[in-house]
Amino acid sequence: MGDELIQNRSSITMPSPPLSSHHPPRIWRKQLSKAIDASLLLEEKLRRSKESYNLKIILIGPKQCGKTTLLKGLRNCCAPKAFKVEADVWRPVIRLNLVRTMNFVTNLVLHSQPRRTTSDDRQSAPPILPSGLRQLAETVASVLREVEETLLNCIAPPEKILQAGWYPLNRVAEFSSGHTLIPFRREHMREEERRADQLLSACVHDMHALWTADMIQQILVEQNVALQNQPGFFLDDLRRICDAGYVPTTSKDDILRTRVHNPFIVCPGKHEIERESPFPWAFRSLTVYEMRSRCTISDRAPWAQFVDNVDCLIFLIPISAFDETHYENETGVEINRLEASLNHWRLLCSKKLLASVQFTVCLNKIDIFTRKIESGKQFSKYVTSYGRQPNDPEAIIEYICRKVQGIHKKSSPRGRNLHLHCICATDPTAVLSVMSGLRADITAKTLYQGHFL
Ligand SMILES: Nc1nc2c(ncn2[C@@H]2O[C@H](COP(=O)(O)OP(=O)(O)OP(=O)(O)O)[C@@H](O)[C@H]2O)c(=O)[nH]1
Repeated sequence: MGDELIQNRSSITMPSPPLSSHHPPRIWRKQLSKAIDASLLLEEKLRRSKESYNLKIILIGPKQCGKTTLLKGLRNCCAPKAFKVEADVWRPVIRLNLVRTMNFVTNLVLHSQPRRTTSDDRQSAPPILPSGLRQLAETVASVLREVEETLLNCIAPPEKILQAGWYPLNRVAEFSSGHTLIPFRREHMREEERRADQLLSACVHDMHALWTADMIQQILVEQNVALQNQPGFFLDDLRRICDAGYVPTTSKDDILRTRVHNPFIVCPGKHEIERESPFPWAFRSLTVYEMRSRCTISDRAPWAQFVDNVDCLIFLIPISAFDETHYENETGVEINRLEASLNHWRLLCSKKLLASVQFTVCLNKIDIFTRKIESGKQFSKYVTSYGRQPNDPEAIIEYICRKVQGIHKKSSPRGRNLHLHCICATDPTAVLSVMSGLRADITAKTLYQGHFL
């Protein structure tokens, strides 16, 4: 389309001026005016057709809702070769996630205070850790502390590493490698990775024995810790990941499941993705602006200018967080995370600045949500407006979808389409459904603007 327009442009010829410039004939002035109009129109079409090939997306949602994961999925989908090349760089990150979870386990079992069984509470109280298991936990802990330090050095320069707390007792501590998504890497760090390889190979059997011990699982249940639902959980794959020859592949979901906290030094984070292969999406490249919920879209924000040109906004709601609360920055009030997401959704819908932007909502972490409900968690205990409706994943999802659609209809300044997806962002195919919605949007928009891509 762009090349065609350029050719058309060269076919527009300006009429030659009449011989006497004092009295230009009316006919020549008309021709000149027509030629200038045609040229301006083509220039404008050319400019817009170039723009329409660069799809601009805002990716927004609260902490840990899956923004980075979806972004990785988009990169894997649009630029698979580049994504594959960097797979190697994710190895220390994946291993660090695994080691941190294991360190959390050893810390928990060594420092929790199991009660002695009595005749009254024999069923519920965990027994005291046998000395063999304690010794195993201590050995694993001492080796893994060194592995952790080594792997952290592979990922980012020490001054960049931000530790978000040191082993809290109810969740695995997060780490951050600064703003960059791709972990920093220096050649001599390969040495450090080799050292980590050796240490992991030496203690993989002990780690496996500890993780699969019935008593360890019992303690986790007693402490109400569901590690499988926490970010960066790899303990079920520990033999595969600790293997010396382990290379993360894009066919497995390891890279999507990694967790590196993004501290958002710059908000929004801007990511450019060049499409590699000709697949049927009507755009050449993607620009993704990644934002936290607390980066509010205000009409006076310094970056409001690019919102003007944005095609789509993807809002992520971590549906699995229905039983979690957080403190709101502005009010300091403790609020349910699902409710907070819906409040933020209402705010986004009502923004005049975003009135012509197409909206997509992804109810993410559907796998964790389903596990929680199927394990007996009562949704209505946390979202009281759900009342006495069935505690069934499908019924609840339908209820949330209705809420999202209702808010959109009521709060939007004018009518617009809404795409709603229930996804598990760590599933490599999840991104395809989101992309097909984006494709419909962009096609509609370009047709509307007369680009006829
Ligand atoms: N099980 C499961 N885990 C998910 C899903 N989506 C994301 N995660 C995991 O949740 C963790 C957090 O996801 P991120 O993509 O880092 O979330 P984020 O919104 O970028 O988080 P911030 O950096 O806090 O803004 C990662 O370990 C992901 O692998 C999902 O659908 N299911």
